[in-house]
Amino acid sequence: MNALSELVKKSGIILVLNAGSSSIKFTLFTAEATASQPVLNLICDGQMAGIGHAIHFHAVDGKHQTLVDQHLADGIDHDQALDLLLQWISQHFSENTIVVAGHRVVHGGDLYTAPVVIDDAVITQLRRLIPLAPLHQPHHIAAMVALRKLYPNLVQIACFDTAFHHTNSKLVTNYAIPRELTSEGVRRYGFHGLSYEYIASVLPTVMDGKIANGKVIVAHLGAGASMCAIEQGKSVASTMGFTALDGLPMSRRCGNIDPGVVLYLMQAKNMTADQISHLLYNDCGMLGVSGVSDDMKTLLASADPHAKEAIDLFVYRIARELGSLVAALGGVDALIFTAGIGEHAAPIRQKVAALSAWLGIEIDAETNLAADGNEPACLSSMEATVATWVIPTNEDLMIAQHTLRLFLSL
Ligand SMILES: Nc1ncnc2c1ncn2[C@@H]1O[C@H](COP(=O)(O)OP(=O)(O)O)[C@@H](O)[C@H]1O
Ligand SMILES: CC(=O)OP(=O)(O)O
Ligand SMILES: [Mg+2]
Repeated sequence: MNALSELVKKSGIILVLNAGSSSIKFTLFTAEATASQPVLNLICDGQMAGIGHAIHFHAVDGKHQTLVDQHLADGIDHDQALDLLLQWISQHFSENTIVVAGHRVVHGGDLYTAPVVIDDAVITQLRRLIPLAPLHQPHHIAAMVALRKLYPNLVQIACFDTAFHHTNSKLVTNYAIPRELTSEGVRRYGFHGLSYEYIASVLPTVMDGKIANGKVIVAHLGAGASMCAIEQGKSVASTMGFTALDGLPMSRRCGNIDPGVVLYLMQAKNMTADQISHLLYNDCGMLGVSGVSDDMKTLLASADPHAKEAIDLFVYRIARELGSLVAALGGVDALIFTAGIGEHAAPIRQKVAALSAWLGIEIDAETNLAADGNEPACLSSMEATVATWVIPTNEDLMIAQHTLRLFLSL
């Protein structure tokens, strides 16, 4: 019996984990064998949010019916949260067995340009990258280690945010620094690659093939935010660099900043590396500028002028980066909005379009307001020369597909 039929027979679960600084997002899929290729069925989608404070454990099934909606006791840490989650999965899905786990891993460095099976050597390499992704990498590794403790024989697979950008040319990834630093890996990598890869994979199914294969710019606007220039389905350039601090200002991250600011913080303010890291990753972005919130929905509803200033800065930087990515592509056929803000915040899409009218971008105000981000929608007006769309992303499905493909090839 081959691996797929065994997986189907056992009603095997593919567990997808996206462990972040304050949440563990998870999805469960089963696989169905068809004549052409295996089909993945989502059976559960949930998260443990608010880790470190009061955890909210929420999950729905494939038909969006609530399976659990529970506030857990204070003080539960990441490992305990994962233990509770796995216990819940084994109780709730007692007919199924977890046969493989796929992890989102933010930084793959120079080593990983495709998904890999996680072993001791991989974990050692991923640990080396912790300073380059302090908000994400420690939690990914903690989840891998905890899962191994519970299921020593479970195959675990790492899928990287950086991998999709390995098609970027040297011209794009190089910084103007001494060659020795470049050769030790100090270069632009780019992130949110699983999201961009998913969007690239669905483009031909939602829009005209010529546009889908043309020059496309995707704005992934979530708590972390970046933009990517894609041509013929491949990443050409993106706004993030060596780390996920670069590019757009984010919910709590500063985005692009003059390195002279970091020197100033060290030399004039006597701040340590840890203090600066904390400042740039946690106290900047929308939260730092607004002093109100890191959450775009809250900022849009706020009457505080500093909230408006933060939103204006976010939109202005998106429009500036859009111009830069158009230059990288030598033109633009389509602009796609995705992730939490891109999918749901119509006013942000409208403001970005208004600043980008010079490119031939124009969206229909009513269509934009009506688009709820739950399915792809074309927003451009009749006069627009660039197609503007909102397309919901699905990083977890991408991880499940990679995980299943690699698992079946073992
Ligand atoms: N209806 C909405 N209007 C405005 N912003 C929204 C809306 N829904 C979600 N968001 C924003 O999306 C952001 C979270 O995006 P998401 O992609 O879920 O983040 P993460 O990177 O944690 O996955 C938050 O700033 C949130 O306020
Ligand atoms: C890479 C990154 O910024 O990820 P997230 O949006 O999940 O914070
Ligand atoms: Mg995200």
